[in-house]
This record gives sequence, structure tokens and C-alpha cells, in this order.
Amino acid sequence: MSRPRRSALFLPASNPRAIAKARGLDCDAVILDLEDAVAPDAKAEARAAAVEAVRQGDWGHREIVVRVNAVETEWGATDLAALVGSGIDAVLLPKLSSPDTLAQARGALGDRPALWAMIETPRGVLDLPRIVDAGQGLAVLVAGTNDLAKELRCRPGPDRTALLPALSHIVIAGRAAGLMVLDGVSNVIGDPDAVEAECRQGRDLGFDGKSLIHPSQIDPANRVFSPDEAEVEWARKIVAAFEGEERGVIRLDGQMVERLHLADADRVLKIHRATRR
Ligand SMILES: CC(C)(COP(=O)(O)OP(=O)(O)OC[C@H]1O[C@@H](n2cnc3c(N)ncnc32)[C@H](O)[C@@H]1OP(=O)(O)O)[C@@H](O)C(=O)NCCC(=O)NCCSC(=O)C[C@H](O)C(=O)O
Ligand SMILES: [Mg+2]
Repeated sequence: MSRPRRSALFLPASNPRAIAKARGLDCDAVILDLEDAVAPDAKAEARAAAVEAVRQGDWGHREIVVRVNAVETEWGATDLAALVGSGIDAVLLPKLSSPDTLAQARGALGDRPALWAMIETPRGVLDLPRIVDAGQGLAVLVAGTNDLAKELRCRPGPDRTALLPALSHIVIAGRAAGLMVLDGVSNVIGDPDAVEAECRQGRDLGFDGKSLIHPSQIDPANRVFSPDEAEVEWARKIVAAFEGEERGVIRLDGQMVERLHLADADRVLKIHRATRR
């Protein structure tokens, strides 16, 4: 398993207070945004601040990612050029709609860093099979639920019913290619129960974690996307039951358990070990 990505916190790279705050927050990834959270006349300043924040380091266990402006925009090429050799863990490409854009970004960046892609346009959703098969160091898909709702002209509401087909499609495509998949943001601040409910929905759809916009959303995301005590105990039981066992299927606590469950138990225990801090 790659590193845990239960909580990926966006912040505008133009906000120095948020950058300072993020160094002390318990999120798994920090995404310095140069795109929609930054006004056009602050783009150059935000770009310079992001590069400086990466250079200064002190990010601890947190993965450090920069969301650039779309390659097709007037800022895209300059953003990518500024990040060459910067030492960031990944570049997040917004509104990714074609594998050609992945290749273009890779060409501009060289061998590193990894690429993450926001799937938030109808074309991006439809072309997911070609996008995930393109390689280019693509490691993570992130659902862009605000842009998707806008483009589809749908009304997701609190239960996000209108977005479920697209969200599931993102999970299916990501899993088919062995990528990690992160759910879109919740715009709700100050209602941890609502955020936790949305995290649970995302986890149950198959997402590995959630993208976030406020520090108060980190705890619910970390809690929901970590295996709970009962899951860890059950996983340990399965691993113990298969030790020295030659059969492919056994009966355990009144349930049928197969080796596919053993593989999943191994995954659960790996996440548990990686997220104990
Ligand atoms: C939404 C906000 C503008 C709210 O800001 P504010 O009202 O100032 O929040 P608070 O007063 O509650 O803040 C308390 C302290 O926490 C810090 N803070 C707030 N947000 C963050 C953050 N994201 N990261 C780090 N620190 C944060 C404040 O600075 C306060 O600190 P201090 O004063 O020292 O106590 C704001 O939360 C915000 O800007 N959020 C991120 C917005 C963003 O990045 N948006 C872009 C990504 S979302 C998106 O585009 C999704 C996708 O593309 C799609 O289409 O769906
Ligand atoms: Mg978006």
C-alpha cells in the first residue's frame, strides 16, 4: 500500500497564515492551491509562496502537493516550470479531461514528481479509462465535486445522490489502474456531524480519503478513513486463523472466510500501522 491519504487539506497558497497553520495540523497531505482559491491578480504571488513553502520544508509526515492552474490557462505552463526540481511530492492537475494533458504536464516537469488528477469535468469522467491507462506517473484521482455539480447542472444536496454515478465511476477507474482515489470536498464548515456523514459515504463508496477545505474537517476524515478497533481485531483474527492453514476457505466466528478476506485483512492492518501516530 502507498502512504495513507485519509485527509488532504487544500489551502490557498496566497494565504501565509494558513500555510503556517498547516505545518501543525494532523492531515496526511497538504495541497497548496494556485487555482480556484487564488484570484487572478494574486497568481504570481501565490506561485512564489508555494515554491518558498516547499523549499522551507518542515512538513513532517505530511505529503506536500501543489494544485497548479490548468495547463490550458495563461498560468499553467509557468506554474509547472516553477515546480521543476522543487522537491514537492506531487502536482495536482485540475479539470483533467484528456490523457494528452497528462503527457504535456509530464513533459514540462520531467521524471518527477508524481501526478494527481482532479476529475471534475464531464469529459474527464467519460474519458477515465484512457486517462488511468496513460501512465505518466499518475498516482491519485481526486473527485472535484463542486466543478462537477456546476458542469452537470445537477443539485447534489446533502446526500449527493446526483453525483453518485460519477463518484463510483472515479472509484472504479482508479481501482482498475491501482491508483488511490480521494473524495471531493465538503463545503460545510462548523458542522462536524455533516462532514463525518459525508466522509462515511465516501468511504463506503470505496474512496481512500477525502479532500478537505478547513482544519475542522481533518479529525472526522482521519477517524472515518482509519480502520476502527473492531475492524482491526477482525483482521488480526483472520490473519491468525490462516497461519499454517492450507485450505482456501474456513469457518470463523460463524462466517465463511476466504483468502480474499485475508488479503483485505492484510490491507486493513497495513493502514492501521501506517496511521498510528
Ligand atoms: C473557507 C475559508 C476561506 C474559511 O476561512 P476562515 O473563515 O478564515 O476560517 P477560520 O476563521 O475558521 O480559520 C481558523 C484558523 O484556521 C486557519 N485555516 C482556515 N482554513 C484553513 C485551511 N484550509 N488550511 C489551513 N489553515 C486554515 C485560519 O487561517 C485560521 O488560522 P489562525 O488565524 O492562525 O487561527 C478557508 O478555510 C479556506 O480558504 N479554505 C481552503 C479553500 C480552498 O483552498 N479552496 C480550493 C480547494 S476546494 C476546490 O476547489 C475543490 C474542487 O476543485 C471542486 O471543484 O470541488
Ligand atoms: Mg474544481
